Amino acid sequence: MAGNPRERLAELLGGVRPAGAFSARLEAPAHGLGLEVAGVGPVSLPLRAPQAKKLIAVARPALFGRGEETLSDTGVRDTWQISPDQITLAGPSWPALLSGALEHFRDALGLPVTARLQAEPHALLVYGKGQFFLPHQDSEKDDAMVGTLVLCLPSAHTGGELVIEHAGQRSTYRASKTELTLVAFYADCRHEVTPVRSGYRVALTFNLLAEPGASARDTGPLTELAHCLDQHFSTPARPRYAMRDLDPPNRLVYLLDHEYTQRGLSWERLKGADAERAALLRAAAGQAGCESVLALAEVKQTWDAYPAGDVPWDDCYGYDEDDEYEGEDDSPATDDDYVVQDLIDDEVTLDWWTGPDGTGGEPISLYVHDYEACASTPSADLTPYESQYEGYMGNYGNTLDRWYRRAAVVVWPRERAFAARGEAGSRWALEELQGRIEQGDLDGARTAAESLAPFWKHTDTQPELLEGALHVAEGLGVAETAAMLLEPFGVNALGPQHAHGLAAVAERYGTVWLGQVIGGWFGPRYRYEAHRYEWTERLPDLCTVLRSLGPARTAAARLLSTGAWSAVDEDLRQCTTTGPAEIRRPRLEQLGLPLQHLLQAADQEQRTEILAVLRAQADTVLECLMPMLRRSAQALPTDTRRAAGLDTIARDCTDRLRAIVARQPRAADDWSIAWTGCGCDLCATLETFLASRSRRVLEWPLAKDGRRHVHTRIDSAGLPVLHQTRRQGRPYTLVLTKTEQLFTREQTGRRQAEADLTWLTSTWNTLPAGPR
Ligand SMILES: O=C(O)CCC(=O)C(=O)O
Ligand SMILES: [Fe+2]
Repeated sequence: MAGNPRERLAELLGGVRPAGAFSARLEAPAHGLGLEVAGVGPVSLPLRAPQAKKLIAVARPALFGRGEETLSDTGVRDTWQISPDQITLAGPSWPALLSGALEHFRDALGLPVTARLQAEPHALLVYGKGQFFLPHQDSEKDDAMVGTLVLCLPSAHTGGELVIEHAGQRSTYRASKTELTLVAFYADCRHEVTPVRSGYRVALTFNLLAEPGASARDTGPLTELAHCLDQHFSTPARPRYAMRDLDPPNRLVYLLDHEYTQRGLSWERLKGADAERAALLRAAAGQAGCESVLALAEVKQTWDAYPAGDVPWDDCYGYDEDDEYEGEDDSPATDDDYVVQDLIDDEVTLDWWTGPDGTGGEPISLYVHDYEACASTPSADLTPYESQYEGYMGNYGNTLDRWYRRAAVVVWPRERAFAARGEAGSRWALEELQGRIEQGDLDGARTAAESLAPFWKHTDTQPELLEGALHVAEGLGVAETAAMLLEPFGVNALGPQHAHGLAAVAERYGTVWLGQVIGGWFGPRYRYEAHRYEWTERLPDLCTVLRSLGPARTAAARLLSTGAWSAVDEDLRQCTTTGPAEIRRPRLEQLGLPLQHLLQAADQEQRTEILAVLRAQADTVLECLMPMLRRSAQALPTDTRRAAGLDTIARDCTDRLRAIVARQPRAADDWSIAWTGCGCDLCATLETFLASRSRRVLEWPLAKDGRRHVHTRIDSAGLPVLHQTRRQGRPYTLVLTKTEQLFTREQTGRRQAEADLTWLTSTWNTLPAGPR
């Protein structure tokens, strides 16, 4: 038997039988029940109007529970109620009828055969013409309560249908006029009684209990499962490789066996064994005071493996003759071609889950810890949708990675629902906070928001949530919590639609606070972002709207454009000084677009500053500026170009190009190369050789480390120097030879400069250089 509650739960669910329904119906003969009501006497069935009236005479208007309160509101519920102490259920065949019915419902609802259900009388309800009960969910008055049983007495009426809903599915039950009609349903189902149009509807209601206090063998898995959940959520978590325990987990993720699409994922469309396992876990969750949703999981397992036919560690003994036959079979490798040994790593992530009511869904991003996950079927018994073998180049030696898609039931204690959802970067969490703020429950919203603090900054937030997050941050009114809420977002998420949100938080918490938030968005994470400049396309519009909103917002625009500029500036400095042209050119060309967006977004003062920095850069900056000018000449109207300072850049480039064209061409016998090294002795020798007008070749006896240093220096500067090692003598000799490229590069550069100049003067109509 499994050791921890999580594994025990998976084991229990693994043994379950085929699926049950969420509600079920049964008819029984009217003479099966002998009913007596205090003040009325024996009730004869089928029931007739005079007796219904007598029942009403001893009844009182029914109440209903809302939270802690019990209310009377005929807008919600309009029916007469007789309490259980006024009722006697008797008759010779009643006990057998009831126990037979309970067995029937146990099976029909998919409860285990070992479960023993009990029906505890709750009320006798009489619905006259026009009376009804709006959709609601019964409060679970008892820990053992799993559902409700309704017994309708035979009585002629129209309307008064019992409609039961579960995960988007509904069943409608009409009572028989002549027989007893019994309907049972799970406690988490919403249900209603539609208005009675004629006659009387009389129903006895019972709480359905899975017998409390009985051992697991007697009650079947439901109580045992609920017990496992209780334990799971109250026992400190123990990660697989950790030394120390953590707080009890906030969730349990039970992996199902099948794959589903986002749209196909719903409680009532689960396949095969998934259906009953999920229903059972859901019922147990309800019993344990937990909520459950369905999710889509991606599982990645890494196995220690070696190719079939290989003896592991074969390579220690060198190659044997068989190796010659390798590669002759060129059919693609399949999973069967490997011998799988130990499981090294098992990662589960969730990327979608259904709404709290079981319908709809939302994208999420949640890493599931090993101490939160379990399954009745190990992933290894399923078919991976992809596998990949990696030889000993991989992280762990020879490994086989396998990927699986599985659905999952995710369970969390009701009182921790907010954090459990929030950790997945759920829109729902933000909406919940917004809802509390709007209802005036500011304290509740603050407490809930603060409960996100331990993990929120690590959540993988969807950019679409930023607007809502800004809204909530503003509403909370606590600077620190508001900053925490905005932290996981980044500038990449920003667009003009955020101007008002940014303006509102700037107004509420001040510019210094906003500076810190935006500073964080430009932090180390931003530096390694793959498409870090895409968002700058939206920056000009965002800044325009911000500035139109007032001075505090102008500061916000400033913060954004300053952050963007410092990133672009850093990249420009690095790229313009990169030696090898084939690396430098494409990078500089790519920086042109963000630079243009930035110039469009900047205010006058900042633009002047940027132009000055560009002017001070090496001539290689032309490789960024010329493509930018060429593109913007096509893409932007004249006014926009002028306003963004592109005319000035065009003029600056003209100056630069003229200077290049005017330079004396290199003399045919001038082999000098200007270069400075790192200051070490080797670099000093190299520098002297490079600077010499006449020397083309240097033969340099040099040990390995020294050679390596010189190779690297020459390559990283992209110098027109051939560097080869002559492997003779000790140490070997490094032979450096200046190449013709020294001349051809200059010629190409000059021709390019001439062409650029011609284009600029014809297209941009640039004025001759003069005072600016
Ligand atoms: O009248 C019925 O059939 C159901 C009544 C009910 O839903 C309740 O008492 O909670
Ligand atoms: Fe109810």
